[in-house]
Amino acid sequence: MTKIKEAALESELTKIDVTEELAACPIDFSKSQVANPRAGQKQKEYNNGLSKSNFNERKKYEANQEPQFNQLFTDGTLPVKPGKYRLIWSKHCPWATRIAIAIDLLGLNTVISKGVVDPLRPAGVVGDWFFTLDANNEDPVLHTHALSESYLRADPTYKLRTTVPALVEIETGKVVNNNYNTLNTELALAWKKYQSATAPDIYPVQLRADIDALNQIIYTDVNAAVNEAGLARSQADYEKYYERVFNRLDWLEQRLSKQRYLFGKQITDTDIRLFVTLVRFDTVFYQKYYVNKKRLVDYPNLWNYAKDLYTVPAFKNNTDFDAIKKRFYQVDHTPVSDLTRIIPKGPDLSIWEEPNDRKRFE
Ligand SMILES: N[C@@H](CCC(=O)N[C@@H](CS)C(=O)NCC(=O)O)C(=O)O
Repeated sequence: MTKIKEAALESELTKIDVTEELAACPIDFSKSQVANPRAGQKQKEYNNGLSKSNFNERKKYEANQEPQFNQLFTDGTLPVKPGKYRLIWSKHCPWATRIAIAIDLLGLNTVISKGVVDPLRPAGVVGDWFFTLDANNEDPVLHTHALSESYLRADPTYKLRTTVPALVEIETGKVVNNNYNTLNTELALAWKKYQSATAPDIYPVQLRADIDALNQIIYTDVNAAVNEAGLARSQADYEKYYERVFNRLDWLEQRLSKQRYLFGKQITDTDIRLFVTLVRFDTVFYQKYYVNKKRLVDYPNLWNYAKDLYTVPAFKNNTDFDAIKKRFYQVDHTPVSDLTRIIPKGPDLSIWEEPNDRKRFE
């Protein structure tokens, strides 16, 4: 594109009213300090910066944040009690989807409920999530409108972003744990008594050290690396993460040529962690983050493995391609793909229904 055309397109884009994130939202969030605890001048500056594609600022704000709430079941701090907790998650978010999948896979959905925030939020609001998919814009169990209400109940001085996943104690409405990295093992270990008879052991004792090690590798080279590629500000940085992702996918392709799941015949937490990135790969990361050396469907073993997992209701029912597309194409703009807000028609998602060949390892 010529410089003049680029400039014209850029100026056209600044005219687009991007407030359409929640077109019909009846709540006036701008006046609600609870709904938007960080409202104010700084927030406005941040959003103005965003509309001018100020991605350095954005990256600084959205940099991976250490989870602030880490109460555990395994050390006895949190009581393991049916009906006491609610997982708040967003269907677009790979980190949150991990926990939603684990709850269903372990059959804990009868004892831990789930509430979903809208993947879109009003313009002018960052760092919070809202229950605008629910009747009266209110979570039917917590009776809150914004996730920040639960963060502020847990810590009235809380000033960071509110993030999903967040496990909330229903009675007090307080977030007790928002650690996407440890919640699954907490559910696997401390909630055994309430798991279904057919629940897999996703963190078996003899594999724990290996699972921890592979989880770390998958985090660094896959889960986080796709984001790093999409948010890179320099060609060299982008290429570094691009290479890292595909080197690791090549390695995983080999591993999955010999066994059905990452650790053999049984699904573990590591499969959940890999799946949440793979299921977004061709739809989002390949196209939107330019992690596009190969598509997932170009890896015979990884592709069949992902489809195999997708046949399991816990994986399929917690995959919402519409929510994923909405968030990533309408809101989460990246340096590599910030010129258009069009949602692509492809890739063809019906292929997820096609048979897979993994039964040969049974
Ligand atoms: N780094 C997060 C991991 C979870 C996360 O990044 N969640 C995203 C959604 S995918 C989020 O809630 N971001 C808050 C925001 O975008 O304002 C954490 O500290 O727990």
